[in-house]
Amino acid sequence: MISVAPDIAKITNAVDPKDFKPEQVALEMQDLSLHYGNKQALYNINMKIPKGKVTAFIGPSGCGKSTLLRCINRMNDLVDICRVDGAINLEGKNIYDKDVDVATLRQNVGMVFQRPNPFPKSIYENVVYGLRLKGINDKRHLDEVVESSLRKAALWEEVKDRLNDSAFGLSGGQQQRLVIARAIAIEPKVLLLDEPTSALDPISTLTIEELINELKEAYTVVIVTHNMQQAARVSNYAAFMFMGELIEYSDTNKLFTAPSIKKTEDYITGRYG
Ligand SMILES: Nc1ncnc2c1ncn2[C@@H]1O[C@H](COP(=O)(O)OP(=O)(O)OP(=O)(O)O)[C@@H](O)[C@H]1O
Repeated sequence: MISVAPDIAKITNAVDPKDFKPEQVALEMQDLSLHYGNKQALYNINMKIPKGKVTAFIGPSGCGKSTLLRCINRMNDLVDICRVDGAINLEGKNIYDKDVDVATLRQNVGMVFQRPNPFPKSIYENVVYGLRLKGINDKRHLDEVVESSLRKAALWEEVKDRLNDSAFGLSGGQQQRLVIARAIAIEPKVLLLDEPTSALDPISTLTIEELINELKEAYTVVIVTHNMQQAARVSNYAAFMFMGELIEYSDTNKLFTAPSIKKTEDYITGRYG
């Protein structure tokens, strides 16, 4: 349980999300609603996600965290019964506009899932997968990308002598870092992490959390997590969702130590969820 005792509240200078300047915003959701068939899963979400920070979506099971995350790279397009209303602006362009190429969008908005999903290929080929899809095959360039991506994913030292071995020979935590390396190899603007450590042991979880902290230097990171301690450790901003609505969104320290809304306080003090 996360205490909300005022004596642990740290002084914060973080900007309130409603005061973000346009140049601080990576993406903005405007009146975003989503239905699965007749069932509404998201209700009029309005929020600005800051550039170069980690933003966490938290809330009880079924509140719509993953659905909202999947809207950001249009993964929900794969669900036939899904209908999205409203807009998500990425650098001023609504990603739901008819002329948006979804493959290009997903290059700009990478995603990492709960279970590591390396491809049945070598470590090297996993990292360069997205580049090869783009027709990039220059060996020297690929070698450079492999090294820099694996370094950024804090995996290089562990795998540099076995790049041609199967990715399946890596541990779960290493596989998840490899998947992150694969995602960042194509230099996305935004990285979506859907409960990236829930299948990992505590040590691997810690390594990934440290990595998330470093990734935000170069990327905008949005993470869904069930684990409030994790949200408190890794995120700069946190959004509490409940039954498809965005209840409260503020800098993480404020959300966990001085929430403005009773429902948020009830959740973070473990009264439900
Ligand atoms: N493909 C789908 N088809 C129909 N309903 C769906 C689908 N995916 C999610 N839902 C419903 O939408 C609602 C939100 O689900 P979502 O997975 O986004 O919640 P969540 O907060 O991420 O939950 P959890 O923490 O358990 O993963 C739930 O009622 C869920 O049953």
